[in-house]
Amino acid sequence: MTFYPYKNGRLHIEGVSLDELAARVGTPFYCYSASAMETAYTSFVAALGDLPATVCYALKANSNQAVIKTFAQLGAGADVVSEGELRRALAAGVPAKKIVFAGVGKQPSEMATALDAGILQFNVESLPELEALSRVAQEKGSVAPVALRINPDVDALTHAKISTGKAENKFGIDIPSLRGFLASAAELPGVRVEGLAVHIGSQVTDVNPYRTAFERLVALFVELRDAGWPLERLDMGGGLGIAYRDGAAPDITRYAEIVRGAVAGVGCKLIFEPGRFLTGNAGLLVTRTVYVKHGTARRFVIVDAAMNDLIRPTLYDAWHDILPVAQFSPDAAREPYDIVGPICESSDIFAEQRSLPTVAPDDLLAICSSGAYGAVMASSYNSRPPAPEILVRGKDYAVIRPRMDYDALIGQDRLPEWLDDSQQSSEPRGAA
Ligand SMILES: Cc1ncc(COP(=O)(O)O)c(C=O)c1O
Ligand SMILES: N[C@@H](CCCC[NH3+])C(=O)O
Repeated sequence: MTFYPYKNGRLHIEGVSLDELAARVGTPFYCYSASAMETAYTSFVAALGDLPATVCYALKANSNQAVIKTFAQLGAGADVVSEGELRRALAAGVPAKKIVFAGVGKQPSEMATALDAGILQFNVESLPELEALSRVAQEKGSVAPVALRINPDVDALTHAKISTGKAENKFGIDIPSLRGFLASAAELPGVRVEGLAVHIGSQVTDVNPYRTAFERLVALFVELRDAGWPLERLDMGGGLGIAYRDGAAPDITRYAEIVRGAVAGVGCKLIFEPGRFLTGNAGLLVTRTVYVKHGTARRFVIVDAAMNDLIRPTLYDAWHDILPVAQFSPDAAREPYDIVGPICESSDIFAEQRSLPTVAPDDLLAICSSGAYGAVMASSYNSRPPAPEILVRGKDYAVIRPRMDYDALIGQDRLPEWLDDSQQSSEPRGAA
């Protein structure tokens, strides 16, 4: 099933033409297919079958309220990494008892907010963090539920910048340190270790590293539980990748088989934290061609979206398919183009030497697979208001984040008194 059909010669998202959306909000804009998200979620849940699992959507992939609520209504919990994400999850109606709080740098104030909310668990990654959590909980007269995130020292075979399970990464507790760690945890009155967690990285397309990581996780779980620790839950993390281009999609069924094999006979509750898998291929960034520039070495398509809107190609040399909104014949003549934004950096580039049917000024292009780590990583660099977001469902659509206007953008700044003309007295400074 495609969520992005060409109809009447123009690209649509579900039943809505991208031209109509462009006319409504201008370009560039993000649009998401609610059906694509729902389908990804239900296929993830279906693959897990009868495993006793809670799927905690990783908000960092796309934390728009409408997106979170779409998953919450399907029964999802949330994986959050900051107080901001925690508040977003609660605001979208995710029950606190389905929220896990991950991340290496939780601050006491964030811990306090999460404790007050009554979340399911804190995924703790270091002894100082555990001590801080214990102090915060003790002050409140409560006990914080904890899962210890281990670092399994497994190569997730993904981009180095999004790999999290190797010993040299900042994440998790090294397995050899875990027993000593638990001895310290036993002395802390404000925490109760109820589970173990792992997360080896993002955009994982070869599922084999999961097997190694899960086997190490489960072996520890069983050993510690046998030693008397009252462990109840295993958090298997997220990271399952998507196809950014043909053929690179991981097999969700094989992933689930690996999980099933690893936890067979263990008898504990499971948590999963998928992000990109649920939203990545549900989104497009739609942009308009401003100019086509013929250089001596390259032909540049200069579009009105930029690295401030979607930074993945700049940051990770990531590939995103680019589709012309005007339907084209498979035999159409093609040319190699560099698709670039207007920002004053040579790294402001979406695709290099991309073979596309002839592109002309004003043409709309859709940058695919932009539903995860797109809008959430946007900035206003070069004083560009970040692109608005639209959620589409069938023939309906709604603007779920409007474009920020320039007054709001500039209005974020404050002038110090000595620069503020409206506050300066007519008396010269220091006058008697
Ligand atoms: C702890 C944790 N859980 C879940 C995720 C979600 O990852 P992904 O979007 O790759 O599924 C991440 C990010 O990689 C993460 O750091
Ligand atoms: N920002 C990364 C994913 C990071 C995942 C964070 N745990 C990306 O765009 O691929």
